Amino acid sequence: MTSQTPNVPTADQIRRAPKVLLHDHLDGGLRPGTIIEIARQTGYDGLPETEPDKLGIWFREAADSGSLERYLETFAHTCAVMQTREALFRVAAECAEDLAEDGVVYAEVRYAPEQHLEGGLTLEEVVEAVNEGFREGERIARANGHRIRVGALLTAMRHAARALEIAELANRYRDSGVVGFDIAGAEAGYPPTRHLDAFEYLKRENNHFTIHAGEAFGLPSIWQALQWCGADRLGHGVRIIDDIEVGQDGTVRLGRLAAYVRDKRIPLEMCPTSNLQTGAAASYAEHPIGLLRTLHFRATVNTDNRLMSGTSMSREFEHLVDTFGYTLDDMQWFTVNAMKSAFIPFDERLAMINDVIKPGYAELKSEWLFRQTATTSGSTPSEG
Ligand SMILES: O=c1[nH]cnc2c1ncn2[C@H]1C[C@H](O)[C@@H](CO)O1
Ligand SMILES: [Zn+2]
Repeated sequence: MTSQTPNVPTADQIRRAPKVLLHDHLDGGLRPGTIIEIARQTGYDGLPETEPDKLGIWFREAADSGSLERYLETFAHTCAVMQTREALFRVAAECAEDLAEDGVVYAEVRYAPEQHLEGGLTLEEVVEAVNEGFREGERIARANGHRIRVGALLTAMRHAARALEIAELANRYRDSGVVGFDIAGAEAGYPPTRHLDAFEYLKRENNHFTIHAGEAFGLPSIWQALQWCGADRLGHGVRIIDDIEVGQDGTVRLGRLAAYVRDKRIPLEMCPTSNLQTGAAASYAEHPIGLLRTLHFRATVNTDNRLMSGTSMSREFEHLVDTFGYTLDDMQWFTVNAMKSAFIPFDERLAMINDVIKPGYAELKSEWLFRQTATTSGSTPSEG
């Protein structure tokens, strides 16, 4: 008898499993080597390290501060090298390639166009350079045997005052590579209701948006994002746990807001490693995703910032498999949840689930049946 539980994925299976990513920042996922090369080409001399391995470590350590505000300071360096058409194109293409290499089949990648204007580009030029980069990355991935589709989410920074303008931009490009809108940046002191005009505009246009909420600030932020602003999804949303009581005997009581989030199937874009770095969760074992999965919230697994967190979709799942003993069925559940919650049309989501995700997991789940047992050459079969 083999002893391994067939359904517990190996690291290699996790990487090969089809994955769906809804929350990934373009300016949080650059290759360290690319940052160094573009800095050299463009004359940016503010980098803290000039050797790729050391720079990667610097980002991870600097982001490991326990505070969202300090975590966000590290983006000054990535944004500094994303100010030309060529740089944006390259970073976007490499993003799509890296995700595809990691087994991601569908991704929504976000960035704030207003942070890429220092080299004289217009908002439209920024969006077009990134879109073209994603298309190039998809093409390269295909040539390397990987299929991926990438959509852009345009982010407005919550401390700034350009949300309506960015929402209009997202609406203008909705049939050209942009699938929705987001707001990000420091949460405490910048409630989403500051940008109500942008959200109301998008609702009038029947467009989609997500809001970073319930990461560094608690339930009021989630409540505002849903009930005042009308968010389709929550970026992080981990603090919804504050509205869930688990009794000593294991009985669970959901408060009104948590019940609403679960009943309405509001997608939670959870990013475990990022949450450990910003102090939103103490450890993987204590991360709310464990309980939320058990309670059947619409939880999804995401990277947030692959560079700052030294992570990938596969690594996030590896941590969850190690911590909670998740199986391929759990991975499929998170992946289908994510695909159901994407901002592309319903028929395309359904086709991705039925024609790509489910067959991919079925294939992986059957592998144990065909595992080769070691044969010793020269041995004779025992008679019996
Ligand atoms: O986890 C996050 N919370 C809030 N803001 C974030 C997070 N990760 C990245 N950002 C910010 C920094 C980036 O410059 C901006 C756009 O991608 O979004
Ligand atoms: Zn984020």
